[in-house]
Amino acid sequence: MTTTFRIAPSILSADFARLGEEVKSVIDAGADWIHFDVMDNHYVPNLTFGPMICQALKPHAKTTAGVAVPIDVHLMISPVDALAASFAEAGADLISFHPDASAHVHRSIQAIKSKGVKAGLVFNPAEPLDVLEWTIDEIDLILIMSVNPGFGGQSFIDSALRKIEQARKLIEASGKDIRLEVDGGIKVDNIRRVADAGADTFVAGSAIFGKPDYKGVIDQMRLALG
Ligand SMILES: O=C(CO)[C@H](O)[C@H](O)COP(=O)(O)O
Repeated sequence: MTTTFRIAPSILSADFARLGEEVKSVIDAGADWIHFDVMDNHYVPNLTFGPMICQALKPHAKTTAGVAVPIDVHLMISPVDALAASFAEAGADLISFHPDASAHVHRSIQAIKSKGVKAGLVFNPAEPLDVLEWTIDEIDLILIMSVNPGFGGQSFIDSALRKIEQARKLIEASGKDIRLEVDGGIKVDNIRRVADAGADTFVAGSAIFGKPDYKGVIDQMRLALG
């Protein structure tokens, strides 16, 4: 496997009063993707932001050279389909959702892809990967949660490592180009273990936005990844 690692800072831990500047700063610091956590106070016990904020941030999601940086939307909402369509129209490049939040998982994937947006499925810490048996040929990304969704700043749940290994085997068996993303409690001192288990894309919120020097943290993460 040749791996191009991606680091996706979660703006859940950014300063919400200065979101545009925060997106710009973290891109200048070397972010590959911007991770956008959408919570509805129904699927998860917290409330964040919707498609209008995504649309407002879209012009900020580019490098100083003008290269667009993908907006990676993680929907922690139920139902899925109406807001997924709105996020696609608001400029999302990838949209992932939780299978247990959608009445018709295959239909939700198709609806996202029909908008020209990449689609992903998200798995909570206590959920098996079974649904991938029926969907892996349709998706572009698998997101393994290494915390229970809803809040930043939680500790990495070690059992996620075994699930990452399982997901990597399924991806290899599929022969498809599918990103394997991990979200929750990712830090400089554990990112290598997560990569060794098979992940190639790393969401980090508090580890980056909790420090004054975003570039310092992202550089250390890349160094750890080798
Ligand atoms: O999806 C999330 C929570 O539901 C966050 O993206 C995730 O927890 C990242 O935050 P941190 O790196 O601080 O753990």
